[in-house]
Amino acid sequence: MTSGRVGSDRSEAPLTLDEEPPKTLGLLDQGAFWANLGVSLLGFSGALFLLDPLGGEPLTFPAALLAAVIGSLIGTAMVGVSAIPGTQTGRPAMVLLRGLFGTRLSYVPTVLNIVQMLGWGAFELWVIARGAQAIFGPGTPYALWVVLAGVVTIALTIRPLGSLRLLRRYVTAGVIVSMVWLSVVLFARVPSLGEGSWHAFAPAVDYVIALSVSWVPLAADFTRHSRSSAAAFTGVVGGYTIAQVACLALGIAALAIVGNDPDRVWDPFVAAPLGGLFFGILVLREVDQSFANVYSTTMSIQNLRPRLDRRVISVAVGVVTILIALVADVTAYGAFLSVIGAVFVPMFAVLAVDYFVLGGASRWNTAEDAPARWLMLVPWLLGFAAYWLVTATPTVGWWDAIWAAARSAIGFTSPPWLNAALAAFVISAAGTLLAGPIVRRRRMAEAERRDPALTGR
Ligand SMILES: O=c1cc[nH]c(=O)[nH]1
Repeated sequence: MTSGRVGSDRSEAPLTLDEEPPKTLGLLDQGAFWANLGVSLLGFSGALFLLDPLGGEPLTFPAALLAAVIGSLIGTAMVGVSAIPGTQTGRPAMVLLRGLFGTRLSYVPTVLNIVQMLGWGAFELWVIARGAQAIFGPGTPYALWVVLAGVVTIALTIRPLGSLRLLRRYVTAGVIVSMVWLSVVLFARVPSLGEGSWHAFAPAVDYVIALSVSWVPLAADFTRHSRSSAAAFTGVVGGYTIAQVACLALGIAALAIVGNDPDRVWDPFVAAPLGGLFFGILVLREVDQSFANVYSTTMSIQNLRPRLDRRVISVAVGVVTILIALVADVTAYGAFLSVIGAVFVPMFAVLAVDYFVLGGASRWNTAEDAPARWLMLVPWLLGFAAYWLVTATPTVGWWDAIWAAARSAIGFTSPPWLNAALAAFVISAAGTLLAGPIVRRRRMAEAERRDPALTGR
């Protein structure tokens, strides 16, 4: 692996890409971080899509729970696999793409990732502000909560590894106690969880996969500091799965209490005994998500500007994120965020196959002069197309019309159980495997060009 970096003995994340990242995060650090990401205020209302993904055909509670477990395991396995190269190379997610595509080509997904992470960050500040207003009432202005949450987010990004340790030591225990308390109180109030069927089981699994894979593009930014690949993978899959299943189950209980009205899903939390306190802990905890998004935007920008101090970038990104949350309609951004997986899921499938199967682990060049690898665009684009052929999520008219025409041109009807992200992942992975012989031939030719003595062997 070529990277051309200098060593560093810092215990915090390095300020520039030139320094080696410290490998200080163990299983508990990763597990606690990913568990915190798995509990989300958005997940409580999102539980409705798990419970009734087709609208009008709700699952039984055991069916929904099993769908949550299976979907989380599949989705987080993808996140975990995409995270391991980060641990092994010490490179952030977008810098890894230099190894896959070459440095110049990696700038395209990097810019897209910056746009989506800014969107996610603003979305999270919006959710935190709304959650705070649910507790303290509308008297305290939305803007004040956004700015407060944004300032805390920026502070966390200045010492990211310290923030992860803080999460593990203090926040995780508070989140566990809050979740247990709120579960006990809410499940005791639930009118009935017995009705429903298993009919919409597959689409429910799909929804949970989609929830999990949105973390694929940032996983390596954090697992690059892992002590081992096993700690990274197990922390991602174990921590996130347990927390997401608990979060979705609690969301189902809260929804049952308010007649499945997602706009009132937080009411039972706040109304519970000590609800303000425990729901407040969950709202405060949500800054781990805005932190992850702002920090990942920073790491992506460093792929473009490797020697720019990450603290300066984080402050600038944090301020922009606050401004977006203040002036933009972040809920409209939500539609874009729900489909950006079309870009990143197939890309990380190509990355995983090239890295683990085709020998990328030993030969990837992630330095600033890494040459372009145009061939790798082909399986990525195939997966991208597969995503749009399969997805039923409406976007903008002209774009949806293109894919409707493509579907009818090839006579394809997407079965309702098929998940777009999963289809994109599988097609891109298979396409990369098929490209394997060409990759190997090119590698041999390159080796022979460098050392003609190999030709005679
Ligand atoms: O805040 C979030 C939520 C899901 N996925 C992200 O990347 N960020």
